[in-house]
Amino acid sequence: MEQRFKIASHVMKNVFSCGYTEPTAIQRVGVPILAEGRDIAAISPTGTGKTLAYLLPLFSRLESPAAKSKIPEQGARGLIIAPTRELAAQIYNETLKLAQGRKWRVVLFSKATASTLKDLAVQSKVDIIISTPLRLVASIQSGELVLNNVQFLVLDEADRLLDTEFVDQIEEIVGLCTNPQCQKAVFSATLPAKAEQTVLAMLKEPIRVVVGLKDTPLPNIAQSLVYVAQPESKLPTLIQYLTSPTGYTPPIIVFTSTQARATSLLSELLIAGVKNAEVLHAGMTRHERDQCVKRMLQGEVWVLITTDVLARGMDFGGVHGVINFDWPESVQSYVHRIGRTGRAGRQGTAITYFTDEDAPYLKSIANVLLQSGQTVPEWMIKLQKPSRLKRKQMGKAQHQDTTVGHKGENVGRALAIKKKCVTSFRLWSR
Ligand SMILES: Nc1ncnc2c1ncn2[C@@H]1O[C@H](COP(=O)(O)OP(=O)(O)OP(=O)(O)O)[C@@H](O)[C@H]1O
Repeated sequence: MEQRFKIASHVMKNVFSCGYTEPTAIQRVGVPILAEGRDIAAISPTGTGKTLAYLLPLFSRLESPAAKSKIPEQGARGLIIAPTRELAAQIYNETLKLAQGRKWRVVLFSKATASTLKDLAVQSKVDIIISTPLRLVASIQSGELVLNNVQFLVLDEADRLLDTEFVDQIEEIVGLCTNPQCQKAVFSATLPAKAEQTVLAMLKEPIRVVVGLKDTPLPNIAQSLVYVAQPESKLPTLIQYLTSPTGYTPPIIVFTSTQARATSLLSELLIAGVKNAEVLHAGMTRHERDQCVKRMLQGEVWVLITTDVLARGMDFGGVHGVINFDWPESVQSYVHRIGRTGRAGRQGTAITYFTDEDAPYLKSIANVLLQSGQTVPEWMIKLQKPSRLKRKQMGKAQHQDTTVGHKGENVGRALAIKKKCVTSFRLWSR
């Protein structure tokens, strides 16, 4: 590997220190393609090691830290874009693990680091920048950041980056990477046909790689669809699951459709006596989000309630199960949500609640189960495929802000705990 793909020995040493002895399928195929200098569009299931598949060739391409170069560079040489802060931070940590032992300068782009990098001399000593699109474009537009020296550009979770929310920023970023030698790599576990067309148009003579079946979870995730009839029945079903004497194996992640529903669900679970439950969504402060991810990584959180903000890329290691409390917005969202479990060859379970309102979209997800080798009841297979219009409406059912079926306040973690204390007191004093 070291000689064939020109990966520095200290980087390989760091790879072995991580405990990786054999490359995964996407690493086996992706690393040689990128090491040959080719652009790549790679699709490989969740949890199969795509991060390392682009990080190794990135280090190989940069050869040695910019600080060692005699010719001053004009801006950072490596750039990785990810859709969420949490994912960018996780990629940053993985990059730091490989960088150990040499003076690589790796920057997680934020308000603070953006300010330090205003100075081109400082910017030019940076090897790799990892950022979300919005943060990066803000600095580019204010003339504080240049991308014309980027030699290796990665778009992680490419199809999400091409959603309407980000596509303009991504086109701007790609357009500003004007170095003719700039190599581009796009990775995702899902890439719908339209996004794939857009992606391929951004790359130069790309090689397209698909590991396994497109948009299909790995068979080591045991998937099930659970009928709960009415939206109000979801909460008792979940509480029963989390408090049953047979128990569940923590940690698990519970996905809801909105921030308000996530906080409301936390409140209800705390009241029901579910231990070590927490919430994470984009409406929380950066500090709160960082602290929650930290506690999750340390194994202190048993039930993490969240929204699609954590559906992509997050690697919490031993997550045993995922519960889709609310129906996902698309097949891709389903695949990424359940992909938070069953990572790196481990086993996992994924349970998806569905109500009568979700029934029209059942067939789309039932097909995913079938494709990944799961057993699906005969009647689900016979259901009609939803129309394109219907598929667009998937997961957009008008949910109440709360998870108990009536309108209530939007509670944060602190308020949820307070509410729990008051309720426990009331029960105690009865
Ligand atoms: N060669 C390897 N051997 C063993 N474990 C590995 C190897 N490469 C990566 N891993 C581990 O596999 C897990 C998943 O890796 P990674 O997060 O890169 O997956 P991914 O394919 O990017 O997933 P997603 O699509 O969800 O973003 C991580 O915990 C990582 O440490």
